[in-house]
Amino acid sequence: MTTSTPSTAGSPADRPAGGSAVPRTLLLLGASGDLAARLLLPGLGRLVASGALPNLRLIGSGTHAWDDGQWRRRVADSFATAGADGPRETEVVRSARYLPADVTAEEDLRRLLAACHGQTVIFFALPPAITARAADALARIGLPPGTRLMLEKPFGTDLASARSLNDILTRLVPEEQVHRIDHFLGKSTVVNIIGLRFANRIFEPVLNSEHVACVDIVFDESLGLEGRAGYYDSAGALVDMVQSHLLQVLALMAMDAPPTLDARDLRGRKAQVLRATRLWDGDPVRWSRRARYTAGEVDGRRLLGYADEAGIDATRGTETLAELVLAVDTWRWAGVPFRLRSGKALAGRRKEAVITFRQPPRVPTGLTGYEQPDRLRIGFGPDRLGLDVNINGPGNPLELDQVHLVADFGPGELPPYGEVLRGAFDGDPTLSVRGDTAEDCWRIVEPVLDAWRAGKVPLQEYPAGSQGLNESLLAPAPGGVI
Ligand SMILES: NC(=O)C1=CN([C@@H]2O[C@H](COP(=O)(O)OP(=O)(O)OC[C@H]3O[C@@H](n4cnc5c(N)ncnc54)[C@H](OP(=O)(O)O)[C@@H]3O)[C@@H](O)[C@H]2O)C=CC1
Ligand SMILES: O=C1O[C@H](COP(=O)(O)O)[C@@H](O)[C@H](O)[C@H]1O
Repeated sequence: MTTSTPSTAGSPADRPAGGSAVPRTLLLLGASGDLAARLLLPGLGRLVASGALPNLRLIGSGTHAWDDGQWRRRVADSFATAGADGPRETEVVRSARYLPADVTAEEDLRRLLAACHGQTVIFFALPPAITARAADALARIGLPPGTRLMLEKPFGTDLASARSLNDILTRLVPEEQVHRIDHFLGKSTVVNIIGLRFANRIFEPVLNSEHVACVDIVFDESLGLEGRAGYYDSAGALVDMVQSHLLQVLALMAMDAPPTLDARDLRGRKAQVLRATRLWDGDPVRWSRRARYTAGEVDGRRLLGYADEAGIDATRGTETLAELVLAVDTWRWAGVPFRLRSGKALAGRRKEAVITFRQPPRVPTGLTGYEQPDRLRIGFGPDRLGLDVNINGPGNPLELDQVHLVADFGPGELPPYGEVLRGAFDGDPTLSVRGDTAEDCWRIVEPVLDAWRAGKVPLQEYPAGSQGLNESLLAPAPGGVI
């Protein structure tokens, strides 16, 4: 996202008198993981291709006993998936190094830090419990001044651990050097929602409890576990997707207009709305659901049942689909349910936020056929605006029909990880999650996690490749509002 903060990465001010750019290092912890290969390195490749990171040294680290050659091939392959194979990217691949390390061990961390030069950014692409232990070890040995930290979601493993991680980080570097990453904030969705809501007078006046019946934020994926047992089995869909990404989308959908798009204003607005968010009726048993997939076929691929995947401890009862209903206790949204749902191994790839409007106060007698409420849809892939609206039908004008108006949003300049990496190298935290907000997101979901752990909400099942659970928690909606 381009913010009002000017970019300095690769700018003339960044170059010493001789003309060559200052050295910078990206130290990638968790280099052998799924995130690194599938999303992070392709995003980095595109950022490098844009010319924003001259003189970059990429150091990968993980417990795998790879050598530099294996790492370079991994980087080149990932860059290639994003079409990043020009001379700048080739130079980064050529100079890339791989250092095997246990990032929870002080000695290993010292060795990694000694290999970094210039402006250093450390990316923790690790399971959250390992990130906490690595941060703790770093706090004991200290960091070179100016080091910036990028920490993946989930931030901690619960509210208490998020607080303690924030405390450790405070001892490590100033808050403005901490980038809590939620790559959904690097999607063009952020600017799309802000532009749609605040750059015209059409929608914003009706986005409140007087006109809106409910809001759905849904992110259904066809992907299954994809070999990520080590991380996913201790996270599950609620922590992996809802506690982080979908709450960020909720904040953007429900916040008041920020005066500017700079970090202080935007993050302040989001923080305000999340502070006012809580579970509907405070009742996790009624307003949450969980399920996991059994064997099936998705997009022609045969998937094992989640519980039978390698590395999964079926007795943990980890869910691959989570759904819950939240209330946003503000003047604007009081009484409007926000339903959040995300699931894996599903047939339908529904990825959208949908605002469902109340019925008109009265449809004039003589007009017939009002069946569906009006809806505003914001798609997150494809990035698309949709408006389902009741108007006179094409035949008999007294018979109503719902038309579906669609407009495509522009694609972002960079993929999400390119955007969030740019933010960290620029020292611009606009797209990162503030420390207090990270804690609030845990506070919101914790009653649900507690109820699930106590076995108060049954773990249901759905076949991979199906639509998931039938119906929705909002059918009928709380208070019968739809
Ligand atoms: N995958 C995705 O689509 C996304 C993931 N994320 C986040 O990224 C993080 C990592 O997820 P993901 O990549 O999927 O998980 P993986 O399980 O695929 O990878 C975890 C990585 O952590 C490394 N690791 C674990 N323990 C240590 C240790 N003690 N010392 C050094 N390295 C260690 C592993 O190295 P080794 O294998 O060598 O042991 C591996 O490279 C999670 O927080 C997740 O939420 C965020 C957005 C998207
Ligand atoms: O953070 C995560 O996000 C991905 C989905 O993000 P996308 O940008 O690839 O659509 C999800 O698959 C993964 O489980 C989760 O950790």
